[in-house]
Amino acid sequence: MSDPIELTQKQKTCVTFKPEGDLLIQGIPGSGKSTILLARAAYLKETLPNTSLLVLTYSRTLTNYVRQLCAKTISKPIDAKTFHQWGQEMLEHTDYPHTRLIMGDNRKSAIRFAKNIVNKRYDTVHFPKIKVNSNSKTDKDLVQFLCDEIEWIKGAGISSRKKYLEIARVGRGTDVRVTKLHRETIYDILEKYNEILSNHSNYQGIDGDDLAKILVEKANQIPEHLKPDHILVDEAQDLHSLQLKAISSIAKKSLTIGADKGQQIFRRSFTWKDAGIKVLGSRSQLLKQTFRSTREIIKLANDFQQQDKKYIRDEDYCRAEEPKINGKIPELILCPDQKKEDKIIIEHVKTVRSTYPDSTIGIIAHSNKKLEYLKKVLDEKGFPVYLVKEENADIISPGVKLITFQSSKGLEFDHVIITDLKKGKVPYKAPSPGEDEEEFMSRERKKLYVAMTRAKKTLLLVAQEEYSVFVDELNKDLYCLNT
Ligand SMILES: Nc1ncnc2c1ncn2[C@@H]1O[C@H](COP(=O)(O)OP(=O)(O)OP(=O)(O)O)[C@@H](O)[C@H]1O
Repeated sequence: MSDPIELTQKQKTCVTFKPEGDLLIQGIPGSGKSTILLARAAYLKETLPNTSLLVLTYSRTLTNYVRQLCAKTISKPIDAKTFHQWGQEMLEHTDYPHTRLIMGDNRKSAIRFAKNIVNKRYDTVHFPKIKVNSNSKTDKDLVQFLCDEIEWIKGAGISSRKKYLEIARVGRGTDVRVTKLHRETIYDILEKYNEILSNHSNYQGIDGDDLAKILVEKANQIPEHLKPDHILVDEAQDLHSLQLKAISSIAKKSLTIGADKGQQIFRRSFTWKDAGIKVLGSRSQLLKQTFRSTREIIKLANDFQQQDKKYIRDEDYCRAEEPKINGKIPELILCPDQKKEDKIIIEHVKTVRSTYPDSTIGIIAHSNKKLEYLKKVLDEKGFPVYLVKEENADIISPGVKLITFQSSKGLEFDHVIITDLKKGKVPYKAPSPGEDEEEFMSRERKKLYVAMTRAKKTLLLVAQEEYSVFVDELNKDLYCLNT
């Protein structure tokens, strides 16, 4: 186990806060939210010996990371799971007939199937007109739109046709015009899709978005001894409001939530109140001091965050205080092509590994495909590298770790290399049909902000022609440019 950290007074207050009801800990990147959650879990285990507790996160990578941090920093084993894994386990103890989760491509094909049935069999069908992205077929775009719309409907807890016909579609874009007649058809498809989930042999199961709703409805059937006394949720901004409600309805005594809306990179829009989280007065704590990154890294990240006008208008917006620890100014390298980018990455990894052999190097890229490519390039040079997405990948030991922007959230590395600052990669090509443009760009900026704030000591940004529009948004006075 590593030496314990000397927590600040404010952090200690969060750790020892009375374990009854809700506690919301919001804080900028590196302010110690995960550290506090684990210290609180250890504190509760120690002071309340017969208590049961559980740490929940949204992603498998983060759950894996939390488990490794537990083993490194605290003496008591703590149970950590993803929301979906835990929700499925809970559901098995209710009378709900299916627990197989239908997600990703399976879900998309079930929705396409529902759309085709409605289109063939219903007398009146009105599909909204979708602006077609280049290189993509209209049907593919329509299905993507329907998938997003159904996720939005379920995430917002809309459970009747009447409510859907009347509600303002907040957070959905205006590029797809959705009239009342379109909404009737979309709701027909939603009903057909739900029917398919309940009785079609290929798709029988539970939609990931319904899991939370059903957990809330069936919470009283879950045996008391299986309900944790205390639940602690890390990176809670990644969850839907209904998922938080479900967690809240199952935790017997307390719910502790760590979150930062500045790192909200999935499509979520809710207030804590919407999610049923009651946090007035001292039940809501805000941490503005970062312990992870150097002053130079935070200055660049803070300045870049200012470009996200949508987020800085948000009531939860919080600007990081500049840390006292100084370090190297971040570096930006412009590359004409992939070959040059490979060379830069290889040289940088070589230098860092020989100067700081015991450090972690995180290489962040847009897609898993790109990570596989980088792994091959670095493997050929004889550098041992690890893909963080792999089950049980060692995230915290020294070495070179490859990770996507999305999965890097919650993690940290001594040295970070950000790649894919290229048009069509970061930001991604275009919003999905029906997605709000400003919200899309806000999320894409947050992705880069999250990646930058993973770095503890040094940050290297690698841009490739045609450069990402974000390159121009980085303040030239706050990085050093190389070609
Ligand atoms: N009081 C402290 N003194 C020194 N180091 C600290 C303190 N609190 C946290 N740290 C360190 O700061 C780093 C960031 O902490 P942590 O990962 O808990 O932050 P976080 O708020 O969860 O970050 P993020 O939201 O970016 O994932 C860790 O290396 C942690 O050990």
